[in-house]
Amino acid sequence: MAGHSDNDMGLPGFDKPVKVAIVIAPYYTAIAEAQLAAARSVLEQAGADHEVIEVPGSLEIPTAIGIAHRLSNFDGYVALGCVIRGATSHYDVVVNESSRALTLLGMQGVCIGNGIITVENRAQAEERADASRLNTAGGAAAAALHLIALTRRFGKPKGGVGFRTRPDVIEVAGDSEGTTTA
Ligand SMILES: Nc1c(NC[C@H](O)[C@H](O)[C@H](O)CO)[nH]c(=O)[nH]c1=O
Ligand SMILES: CC(=O)[C@@H](O)COP(=O)(O)O
Repeated sequence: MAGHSDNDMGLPGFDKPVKVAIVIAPYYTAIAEAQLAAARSVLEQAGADHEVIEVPGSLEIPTAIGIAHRLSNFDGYVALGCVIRGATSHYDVVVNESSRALTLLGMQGVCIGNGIITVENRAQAEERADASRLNTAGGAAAAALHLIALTRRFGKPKGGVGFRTRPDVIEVAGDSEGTTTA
């Protein structure tokens, strides 16, 4: 289980390979190392291949995911970062805008587990980054895997009524044959 949740959903199984990008902002080195280890452990338990993409700060994580989603072929993403409140309102900008941007990507169907820690102090960050304590990065990895599994569950060819296209057939309007085979 991760965070304060008492509900352990376990991990989904996959019958086809899964490719995940861990997009991490190692703003605080030791925190990032703990988050990365925790996320990797979960992805390895699920048999998911993964790559690590580093960005300077948490504000860059959504942009990096957007770029990777547009230009690469990852099934999902684990966003890892740590934002510790300072003396100004910049904390609110980083926290609110990074989470908002990740949510907007998610609403477009990008499978993202958000493991960006947003805390008041270093001790809170360490507790959440530690896989043996609140394990928020492990939870984010599990969340991404569950969204990938959901996508595959709903993306399976449907039986039942209704027209559906076939990948080997190109429908050409007005063609007397109606179809050509690709
Ligand atoms: N203060 C923290 C930041 N700030 C940097 C921003 O995320 C961003 O990289 C910068 O504004 C340039 O665009 N980032 C964190 O991840 N954690 C912080 O505590
Ligand atoms: C979360 C932040 O952006 C923070 O580290 C910046 O610190 P400060 O508000 O003291 O400039």
